[in-house]
Amino acid sequence: MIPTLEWLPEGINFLDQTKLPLEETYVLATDYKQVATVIRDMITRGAMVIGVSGAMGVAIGIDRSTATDIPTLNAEVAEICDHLAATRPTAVNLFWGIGRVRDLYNTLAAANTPIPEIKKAVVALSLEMYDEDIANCRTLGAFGADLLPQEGTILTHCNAGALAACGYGSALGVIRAAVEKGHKISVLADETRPYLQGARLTAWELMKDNIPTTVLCDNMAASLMSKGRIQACIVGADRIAANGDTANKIGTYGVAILAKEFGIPFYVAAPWATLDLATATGDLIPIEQRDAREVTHSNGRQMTPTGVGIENPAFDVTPFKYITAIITERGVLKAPFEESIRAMAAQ
Ligand SMILES: CSC[C@@H](O)[C@@H](O)C(=O)COP(=O)(O)O
Repeated sequence: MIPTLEWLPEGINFLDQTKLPLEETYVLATDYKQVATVIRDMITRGAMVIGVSGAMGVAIGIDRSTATDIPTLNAEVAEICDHLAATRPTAVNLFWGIGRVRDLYNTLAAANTPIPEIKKAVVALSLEMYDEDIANCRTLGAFGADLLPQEGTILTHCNAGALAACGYGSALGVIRAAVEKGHKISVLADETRPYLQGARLTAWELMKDNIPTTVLCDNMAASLMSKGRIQACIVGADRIAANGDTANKIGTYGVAILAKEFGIPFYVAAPWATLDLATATGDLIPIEQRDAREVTHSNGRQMTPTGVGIENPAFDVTPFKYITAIITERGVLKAPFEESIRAMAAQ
């Protein structure tokens, strides 16, 4: 299990994903503002761990507060939640994580619970969410494993693994579960320009687990698919709209179109918390635009002429028609997605 984050008496310790794969170092966040910086600067990243980090961020904010009465603490909690929510807009898990701890706080505060008890309860909930994430990923992993071939090569894009979660992962959780069940699987990891989550992170964590892994540049998938070298694609998600449209790392959409062209199944694996039933379709999902420097520079070296225009949307939205199935811990969703999502939500 890879410890992406850990609640310690002195603060929350985050594995610094900006330093991987060459250095395994940690960054200690001792207050909620530092947690927000860790999320914004992608020291930790990936929808599921962002969700739990948001929850722990609210919890540490409340835990470290010096407020002695509920009205003062109420005002502080509103500020803490707003500050954490302003870090990254696309992964709905962030708002889910913040919202769960805030809701518990509101209930306890409304009941005039003594502040020390409120502090204990919110910290305990954020720690439970950490354990829940691992359990959910293991459950969805087991569902998804049965969809993967007994033998073959699976393409993944970005990092939807242990590093994007609390230690097991969604898309890579499915691959892990399949390997645990005896499937002979090797992985092709798209490098995932510009941030290189595939080349740096997916390759690092799968190699740690001895799962055979090959990195390819993002523009190589069509060629390999045309040669029959890829048997399935599996990715994670940052937000799934009520109709099944799925936001994930930029480049996912292209992989999905290619998979359809070559008749290769394209799976999305995500915990239920990634479903955003309040967002009807993918075109309503906010897409984070990141700093141009991520594109203009590589390893500190300028790659583009000074002054050239730059695009850097961090995510794209894959329309549901390209998705073979969405794998969650509640079960596997298939088309028609709008109906199957609604039915599963009602269970
Ligand atoms: C929980 S894994 C699913 C996604 O979060 C993952 O594929 C992804 O797009 C991560 O983006 P990132 O910008 O690295 O946070």
